[in-house]
Amino acid sequence: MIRDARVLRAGFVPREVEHRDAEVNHLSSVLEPITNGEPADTAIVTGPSGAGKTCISKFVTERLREEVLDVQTTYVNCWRNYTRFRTLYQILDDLGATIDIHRQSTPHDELVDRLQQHDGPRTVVILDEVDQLEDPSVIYDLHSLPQFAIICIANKEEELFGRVDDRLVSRLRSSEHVRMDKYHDEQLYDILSARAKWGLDEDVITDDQLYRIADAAAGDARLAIGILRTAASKADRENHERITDDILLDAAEDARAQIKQKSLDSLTPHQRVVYDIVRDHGPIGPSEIHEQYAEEVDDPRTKRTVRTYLSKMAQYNLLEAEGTSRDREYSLVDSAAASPMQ
Ligand SMILES: Nc1ncnc2c1ncn2[C@@H]1O[C@H](COP(=O)(O)OP(=O)(O)OP(=O)(O)O)[C@@H](O)[C@H]1O
Repeated sequence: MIRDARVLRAGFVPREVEHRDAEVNHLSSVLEPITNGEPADTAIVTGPSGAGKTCISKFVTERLREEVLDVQTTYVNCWRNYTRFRTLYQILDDLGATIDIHRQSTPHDELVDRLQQHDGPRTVVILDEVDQLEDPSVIYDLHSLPQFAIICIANKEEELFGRVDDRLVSRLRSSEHVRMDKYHDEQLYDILSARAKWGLDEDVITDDQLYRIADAAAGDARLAIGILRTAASKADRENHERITDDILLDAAEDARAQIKQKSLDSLTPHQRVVYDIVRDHGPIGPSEIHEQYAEEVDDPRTKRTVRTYLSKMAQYNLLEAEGTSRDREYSLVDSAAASPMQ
């Protein structure tokens, strides 16, 4: 049943991407100067979860590496590496320059110095989930080093700009901006169909079933591929020759639950405190959330930062917001209300 499980995994970058030619070309043109050994502008890539931001960024940098010998690329998930130290360390580690750096005692400036002294090939740094950095000055650190080109990935531009200081905002505003929207059902169908072709044996799933997955995923390619993967692995486990409609019905719910658990596991300790407050007391407004949060943690972040936590959790379908910005309240997402598989 499963021909190649890799193509059904969430982080897989396909040889061909579907329906994002304009975005691929735009991002490639921003990085183009690198092919001549010149510095490239910073690129900002935004869009909702599952719009293909990470996939397109990795696809473009991979292609660049195929075309040019003297280019290196590195990828940092800033949600996982949310401090300035961890992000800088991760980049240096990828460049093989972390020998003798002590995690406890090495100052930031020394890490930046190391990056500055890096005399390897020009390097494209993908900063994914960049709006999750506790201290966004790391963008500034990199921005000032011409041998590094940066791709900043975030859900929303405002969230990124709202947290960085004025000098960086003005630089980022003049950066190239690649915007991505949710996929339409037809586009999701094409993405799914390509994955099914490479990942599954023939006739394991029908076109009609693929359309139903696309419909249930509501524009989110991560969820769509997650449903396909969950359904295929269950059918395989249970020794079916094809994916049955019954399996498909359960797969949507299971895939949503898996993605939700992954997002919950990604929360930083402070974000988790905020999530638990909403879980226990929602619907609840941001001011009240901040009050309770400030009582529960030792070094509370600002109200603005907590608002970005709430917005991020809403983007990832962990929380939902109701009301206008003045009377907004947050509560947990009611999973049962998500668009069901028909
Ligand atoms: N245009 C596309 N063609 C083929 N596969 C795609 C395309 N867009 C997205 N995908 C696939 O969909 C999945 C989700 O995409 P991706 O991780 O890039 O989304 P994202 O916008 O970065 O989401 P998030 O903000 O949640 O990280 C990945 O498996 C990716 O390979």
